[in-house]
Amino acid sequence: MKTISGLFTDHYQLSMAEGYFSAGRKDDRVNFDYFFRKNPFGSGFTIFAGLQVLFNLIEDFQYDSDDIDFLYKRGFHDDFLDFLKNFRFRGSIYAPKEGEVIFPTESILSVEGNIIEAQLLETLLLNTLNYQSLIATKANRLRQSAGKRSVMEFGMRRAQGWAAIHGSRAAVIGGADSTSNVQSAYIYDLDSSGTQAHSWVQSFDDELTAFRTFAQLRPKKCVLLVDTYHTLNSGVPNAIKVAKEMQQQGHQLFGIRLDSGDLAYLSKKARIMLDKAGLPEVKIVASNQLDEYLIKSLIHQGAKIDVFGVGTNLITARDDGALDGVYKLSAVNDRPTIKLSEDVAKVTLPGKKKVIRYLNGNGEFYADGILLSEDDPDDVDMIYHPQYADKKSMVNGLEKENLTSKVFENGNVLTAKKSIGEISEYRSLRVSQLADEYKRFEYPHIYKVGLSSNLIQLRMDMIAESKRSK
Ligand SMILES: Nc1ncnc2c1ncn2[C@@H]1O[C@H](COP(=O)(O)OP(=O)(O)OP(=O)(O)O)[C@@H](O)[C@H]1O
Ligand SMILES: O=P(O)(O)OC[C@H]1O[C@H](OP(=O)(O)OP(=O)(O)O)[C@H](O)[C@@H]1O
Ligand SMILES: O=C(O)c1cccnc1
Repeated sequence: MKTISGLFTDHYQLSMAEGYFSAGRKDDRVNFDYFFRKNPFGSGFTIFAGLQVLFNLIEDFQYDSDDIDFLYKRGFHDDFLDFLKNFRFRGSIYAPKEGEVIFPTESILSVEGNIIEAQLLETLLLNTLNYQSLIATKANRLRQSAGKRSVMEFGMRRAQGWAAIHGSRAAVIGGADSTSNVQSAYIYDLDSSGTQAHSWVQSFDDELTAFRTFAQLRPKKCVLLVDTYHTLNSGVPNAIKVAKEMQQQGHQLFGIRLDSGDLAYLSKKARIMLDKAGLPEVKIVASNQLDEYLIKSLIHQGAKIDVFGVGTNLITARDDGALDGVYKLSAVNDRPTIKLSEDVAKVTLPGKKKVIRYLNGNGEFYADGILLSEDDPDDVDMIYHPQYADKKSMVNGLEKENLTSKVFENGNVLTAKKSIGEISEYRSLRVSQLADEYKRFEYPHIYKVGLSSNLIQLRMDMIAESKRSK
């Protein structure tokens, strides 16, 4: 199913593409880097997500006759439109695996190609990777707070429209166990699950009949919503009655759901009632505007909650509306390029680069190094702070990994397609390789990301050169 076309871009990308075309520059070779400057939510790291979706969307990133007519009416010229008729992105992409732990500043992903294809891809690439990495990072924070307890993603109704389709996928990559979003579950083969709404309970004359009817319909994984009327006086007692009836028919009530009131107090009381009734296996699900801090607090309060349902705060990435990922030109026809800024942190890193991850002997991540692509990692003994070159770290003798590899070439994906379960497992492994200090919510330790001396030198030379030529 085609979901987008080559129109999934900002108008200025097409204007520039036409400009490159009419200037006879369509065969110029360029390199763009994708990176972000700040971890969202005050996190100490970010989870990379969205890559496989990007591959699928690239396949659809073409112009059919309707698209061409539309662009003609917007003032684009015939010769350029003729070129677009046969347009396909055939560049190369270097990237980490989806689910990777990534950090600000590093050139996480690079696009190499002709100037038109690489420019036109920018918006789609940023739109896909920024949002999914943002949501995967948020989900991972929930995962960390919830520990071994489950997290169900409930956000579709509160998402910024269709963002939910990719948001639920990213939530599962980041650590949610399932989603209520059936459309995403269908597209990405996610585990979809759910309980019931208050409307179900209200629609019956009495709560007990509502519960009984639902249990007959869904004897497996049945969760009863117990807070429509009086949680402890009717909801939980009625759920216990139905659980006993289910037992007689050879079934087990999976759980009850609390959706209002004091979730710590109510879950403790409900746990005692269920246990007293001989139903220790019945789980307690809680929802209601939860986030990573509330989950932590509830656990700290001794709440007897087994499953957290999280909607709004996850799918909308509250309190950080966007990952600030950018896409910057770093080479044209093998000539390194730079973007200067008054703000030194915003001066870009010139040239083609690669990212090396250094590990301590025990497999823990130690630091990441951004090297020029021609740097031999074995010759790099020291990496330098991107802004304060006197801050440096010795990396010689450390175990190292290439964080990125070529994943796309000439219209083809080079890596085997991974299931979301596999991506999520990889995320879990990589997060486990990061020391706890980087995972704190409050003032997490800042992970070292450094530059090779050759890269520092190139950047200094280019800054000096630009001052001379002013
Ligand atoms: N023990 C607790 N500690 C901290 N926060 C809690 C606790 N129990 C519930 N909360 C949170 O407090 C907020 C209470 O929400 P709200 O004021 O809307 O009341 P409510 O219980 O949902 O009432 P209703 O849905 O009936 O209007 C929710 O975000 C909920 O998750
Ligand atoms: O609170 P969130 O984290 O966003 O989680 C999703 C919320 O959506 C549902 O409420 P809603 O009032 O929409 O319907 P329902 O309770 O009647 O199902 C559900 O009961 C949760 O409270
Ligand atoms: O299944 C649920 O309980 C559910 C689904 C979506 C939103 N809130 C709750």
